[in-house]
Amino acid sequence: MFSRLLRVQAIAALQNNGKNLSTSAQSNAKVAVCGASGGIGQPLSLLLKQSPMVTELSLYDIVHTPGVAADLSHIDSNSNVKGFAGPEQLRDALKGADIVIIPAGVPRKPGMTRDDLFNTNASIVRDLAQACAEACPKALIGIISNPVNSTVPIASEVLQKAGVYDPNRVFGVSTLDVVRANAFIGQAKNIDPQSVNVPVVGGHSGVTIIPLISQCKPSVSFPNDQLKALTERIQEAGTEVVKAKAGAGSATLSMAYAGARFAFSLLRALKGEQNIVECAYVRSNITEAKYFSTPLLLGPNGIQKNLGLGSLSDFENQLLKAAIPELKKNIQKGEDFVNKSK
Ligand SMILES: NC(=O)C1=CN([C@@H]2O[C@H](COP(=O)(O)OP(=O)(O)OC[C@H]3O[C@@H](n4cnc5c(N)ncnc54)[C@H](O)[C@@H]3O)[C@@H](O)[C@H]2O)C=CC1
Ligand SMILES: O=C([O-])CC(=O)C(=O)O
Repeated sequence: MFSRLLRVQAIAALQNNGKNLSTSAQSNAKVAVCGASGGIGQPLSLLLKQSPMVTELSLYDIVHTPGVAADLSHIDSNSNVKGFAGPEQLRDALKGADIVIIPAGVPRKPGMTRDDLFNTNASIVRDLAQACAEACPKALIGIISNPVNSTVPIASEVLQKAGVYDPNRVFGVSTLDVVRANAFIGQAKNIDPQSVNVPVVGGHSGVTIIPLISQCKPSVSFPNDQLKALTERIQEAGTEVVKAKAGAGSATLSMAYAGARFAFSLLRALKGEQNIVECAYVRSNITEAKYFSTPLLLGPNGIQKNLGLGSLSDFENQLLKAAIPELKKNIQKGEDFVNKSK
């Protein structure tokens, strides 16, 4: 009884991002997960299955989705779960989806960069984006597959070529960077991480990850050496997990949590809830990089307003300067992949 209460409270906290949950739930919302059998896909699907905001949960992967769907379908929450396996079932999986979350593709092993995943994951994301263009062109699409700095431009180019691209509807999911920054600052200052909110801007790899600690709420300050160490820890947090997992993959559980938080924010915005803000990596004219993560005000059609960078400290301006060339290179690589291959 007690553990059920704790579970319900934990789910409510996740759905709320620590804020009040609106009771005016949208009556129908279909969410599709592509890569649903994987290390991220399974716990992410579990969190989505528990949400009353999801009425239809469509699980797509090239393997194992019948089993994952059968398992999740025994949970007594009010959503239908269906599994779809293999490319011939992909369009059925996506048809009518309001939101598509994509954690498909290979993860890193120690010694690899996210860019080393490009050769395998680029074509996976390209093909999934093509299917979205055909089956659910109006869906809000959240891309988790790495390298996010390049996979978002890939998906965007594919949608553009298909004539259905809406830059307000395509997101690189960088929520894990925010979640980590909140966790590390909460730990460092001995405050509840749920009450911390740090915008993390830029991209999603190494130096392109720019935590704006000067804008942290509540306001926090650190001596310069600690600020540098904390920033670098946030930038290299994915590698910290890759090393600790020692060949067994990269972050899955924290990513599932972050992916669910992002999907719930999209769902809440879809049903008209106001003031929903998340950082995500999107088409942008805030900096010289064509895609860039900043805090976004979300609405029923995706990005309602890009809230921009705000004012940066000198230290953060230096981080920004270091990030832009790397981001531009990653973006160009993604665009070339779509435009130079037939
Ligand atoms: N954006 C972020 O913050 C993060 C991104 N990631 C990335 O997420 C991706 C997935 O990571 P994991 O779940 O740990 O990997 P995983 O290997 O455990 O799962 C990937 C799943 O994708 C499936 N898959 C492969 N090709 C597919 C296709 N064409 N269509 C549909 N599904 C397909 C596989 O069958 C597998 O079930 C990786 O690229 C990883 O780097 C991981 C952590 C954080
Ligand atoms: O580090 C990785 O390869 C996975 C990832 O993107 C993260 O954990 O931030």
